[in-house]
Amino acid sequence: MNTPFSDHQLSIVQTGEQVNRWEAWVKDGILDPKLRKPIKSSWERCKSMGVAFSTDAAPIRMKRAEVQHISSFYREMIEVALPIMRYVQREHGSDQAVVTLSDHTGLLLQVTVDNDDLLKHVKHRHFFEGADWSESGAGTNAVGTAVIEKHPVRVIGAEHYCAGWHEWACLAVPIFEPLTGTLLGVLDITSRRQWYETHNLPLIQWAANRIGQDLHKNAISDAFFGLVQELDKPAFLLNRHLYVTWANAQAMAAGIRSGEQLPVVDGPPALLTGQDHGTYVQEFRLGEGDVRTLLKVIPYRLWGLDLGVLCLMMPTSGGKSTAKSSSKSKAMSPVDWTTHYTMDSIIGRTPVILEAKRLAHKAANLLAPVFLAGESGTGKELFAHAIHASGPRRSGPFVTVNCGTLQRELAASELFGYEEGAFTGAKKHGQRGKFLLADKGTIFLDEIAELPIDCQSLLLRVLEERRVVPVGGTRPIHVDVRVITATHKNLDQEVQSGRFRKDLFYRLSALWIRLPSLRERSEDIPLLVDTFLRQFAKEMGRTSVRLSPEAMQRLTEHSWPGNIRELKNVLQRAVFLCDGNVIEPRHICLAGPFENAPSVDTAKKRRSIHRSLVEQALRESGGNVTEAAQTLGISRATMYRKMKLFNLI
Ligand SMILES: Nc1ncnc2c1ncn2[C@@H]1O[C@H](COP(=O)(O)OP(=O)(O)OP(=O)(O)O)[C@@H](O)[C@H]1O
Repeated sequence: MNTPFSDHQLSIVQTGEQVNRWEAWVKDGILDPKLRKPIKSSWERCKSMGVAFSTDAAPIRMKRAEVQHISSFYREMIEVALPIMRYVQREHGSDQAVVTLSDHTGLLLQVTVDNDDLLKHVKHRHFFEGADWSESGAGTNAVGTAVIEKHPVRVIGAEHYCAGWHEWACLAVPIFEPLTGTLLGVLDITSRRQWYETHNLPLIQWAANRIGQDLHKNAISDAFFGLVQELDKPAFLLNRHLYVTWANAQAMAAGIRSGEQLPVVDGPPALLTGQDHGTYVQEFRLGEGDVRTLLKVIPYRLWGLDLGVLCLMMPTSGGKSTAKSSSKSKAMSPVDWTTHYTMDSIIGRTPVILEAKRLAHKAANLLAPVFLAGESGTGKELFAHAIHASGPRRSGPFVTVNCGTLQRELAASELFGYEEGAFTGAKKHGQRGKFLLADKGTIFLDEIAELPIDCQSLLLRVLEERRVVPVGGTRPIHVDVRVITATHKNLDQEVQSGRFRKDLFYRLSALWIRLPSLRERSEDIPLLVDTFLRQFAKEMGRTSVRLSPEAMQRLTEHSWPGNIRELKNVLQRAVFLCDGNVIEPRHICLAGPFENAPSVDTAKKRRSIHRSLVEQALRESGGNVTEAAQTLGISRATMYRKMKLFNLI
């Protein structure tokens, strides 16, 4: 098999030989020909960068808190990666490994570790968020070297350039954006040198791919999908090599094929030369003949990286349009203007949720804007529906807008509408914006922190004057709308950093309600479980399903970063997996539906490697537990736990 390590003799872990090679390099500058190629090249690079051999702690590039707040890319990446990292940790089956995520430069963004002993040791080496594990910061190491090599890298013991990491072994796999192959970050597993055999390349490779794909999926759906649905046009995404990587139903009906290269008729299309927003005439071959069409091009630019272009096919005036007319988009359907939930839909008996409910009841009868703050999945949208449904406007429309999916250029026209001819591609008679659609009812502006800054001043004016002026128009139109906003972000901080207008913040947050996380109200878990289980059992045609006490314990011990949404998903899957009436811990998948996960066989194999390592250490120490624990670099208590686990005592 052609693995990235095919040139690597695993017996290289013979430390003596490794150390000799390292010393020859350090003292005499001699590169042993037996050194693996990536290590050799990396040592040469480190030398030219002047990295010190004696380094024993990586430089700190950023404070821990800064890392999580620095950019939305990091936040999104961490949110996507964290459950996958936890899954890797569990599948790895030992508490002797640290799993890390770093960005495309080797800056550590997230570290997961289950063992306090180990945590203490890695912290000592600055193996924590904000530390710089690039080659220039920490010499040859799997993270930094994978950033350069752009393929999986394993570094064991004295293959590390700096003496400080000679006790350690690490395996890192790059995370790529799947459309363009752009390097987004690196996933790594690190443990003491003795445990290197437990590092499972297929598992880490699967996890890194999964992170890349999930990031891509989120980006597509968040940045484009909502917009494209609402525009009701054929739309497709092209990578830099003209391959169609995604197409909506209208585009497919017009002959665009996902996965195929766009058959351009006349030379390189303007859309690849012009990376800016714009509308270009483009000719390409679709079905029976050549088609000339207007393409509106929006760069696919995420996290500061240029990844490709989104193309919207516009009807040409007078000429043949390739766009097939389709029914009104789902978002415009009146069905979506009604509320789906009431106050009774809000489940919970703990004081924190009862207080939030009490405030929501009070706010329902007032006209002032309501601001809902809370982590993702805590029920902000549910509360918004319930506030509308309990107030005097309940028979009026309820219109939801996710500000995170608004395209900056189109945000104002989406919210406030536009007049005929306001911009190229505008509908003949203009369009009413969401505010006018919500007249006499409620508008729910979700993810308000994402509202483009230039739209914030327009919104402030609408709130103050209760009138909207559509884009391209001059005549103000009176609107009578109740505004509810929500965000999972710290809006205070957004104001301080200048991303959100202070005056708008004050205007929106007169009646603010904080929704508690599920962690703060874990006593509600049994009640929520009971309700959701009944719901899912009914949906899946089952009589009754309940949780075993052990399964319930797993749920109450979990920290629920995804809050109630996560709990619902976990229970839905548990009902699906469980064939009988009792859900056991094995039916509870807290890491999510990672169906491509490595098989049980792999887990068994790793367990047997662990067992043999423990046995070997005990044999070599003549049964001396303290000595065996030292050899493995673990504490005596951990050693006893492992001996018990493997029936060795
Ligand atoms: N108190 C609750 N009782 C019953 N169901 C709830 C409760 N809170 C949330 N849910 C359910 O959890 C899921 C997530 O809720 P919702 O979409 O309202 O969260 P959110 O805070 O708006 O999330 P996000 O910030 O990610 O948009 C929904 O299915 C909702 O019905």
